Amino acid sequence: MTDDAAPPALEAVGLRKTFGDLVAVDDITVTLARGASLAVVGESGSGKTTTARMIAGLEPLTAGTLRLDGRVPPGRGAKSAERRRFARCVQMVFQDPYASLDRHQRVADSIGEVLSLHTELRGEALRRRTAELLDQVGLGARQARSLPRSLSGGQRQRVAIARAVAVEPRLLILDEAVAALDVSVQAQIIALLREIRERSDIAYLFITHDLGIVQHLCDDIVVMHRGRVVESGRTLSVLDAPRDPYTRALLDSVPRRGWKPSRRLGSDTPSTTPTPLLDNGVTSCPSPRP
Ligand SMILES: Nc1ncnc2c1ncn2[C@@H]1O[C@H](COP(=O)(O)OP(=O)(O)OP(=O)(O)O)[C@@H](O)[C@H]1O
Repeated sequence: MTDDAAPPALEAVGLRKTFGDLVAVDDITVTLARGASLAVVGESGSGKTTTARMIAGLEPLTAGTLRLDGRVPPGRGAKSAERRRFARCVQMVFQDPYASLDRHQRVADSIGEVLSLHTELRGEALRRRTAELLDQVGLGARQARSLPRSLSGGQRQRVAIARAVAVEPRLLILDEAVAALDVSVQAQIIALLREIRERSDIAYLFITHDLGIVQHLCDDIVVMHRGRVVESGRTLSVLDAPRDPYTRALLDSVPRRGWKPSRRLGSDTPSTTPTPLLDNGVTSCPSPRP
């Protein structure tokens, strides 16, 4: 369910990040409507994670502006209540959930902690909501009592997703969130993410180097190369008929039936940078189709 009058989940304009002389991200402009889903793809070092970290407030911007749910993120000197409010807008799930979960905290306590930080729920209501969230991600009472070390990689990622979804964010950033999982577990997590999207209006920013999985989750796609967007559009159109040579090379490197690794991506891969989808240079993700 989306509200057309509502502000976009994300408006990022001219994002730039430099590390010394290195330009890691250069002039990225992205708009994501509520409930939209955008894949950000590109080879290692193309600037995907840096872009995601800037949007999540984990990395200061060198230049550019950000709005999440219509609001400018709080600055460095902001009060903790203001920072918490912002944290409710955007949540991030990483490749290695083990690193982001407290290994001494049982799963239910880990979800309960997030709920008590960001909501008014306490006592029995908090326990009920915790069980509900775990149930939504396919985990039961046994896993609720477990420590992260006794869960599988897929189960740990489910806990990380439950923690992120617990605060009902406007934007969920998934940074290589299924990259470390077996193919069958990847498929289960992607199915879970689709389910969550269908019953909420959380927008997804799905960061991946794997072009083989984006069509299962994302309506739109941007392709990054050396910190810039080189191509963007509806996922199926871009995958079907890529216009940029770099996107074509990236697609050629995806293993599929009959695939031969005849082309390797290299720094000499040509690119017509940038080729935005819209005339105004904005990569815009509309609301999902009803
Ligand atoms: N904290 C940092 N200090 C210096 N350079 C950095 C820092 N973080 C990222 N970089 C550099 O910025 C560039 C973009 O890195 P980034 O991690 O955003 O790429 P990526 O596309 O996410 O790659 P990967 O898929 O390997 O994570 C790289 O050249 C990287 O070495």
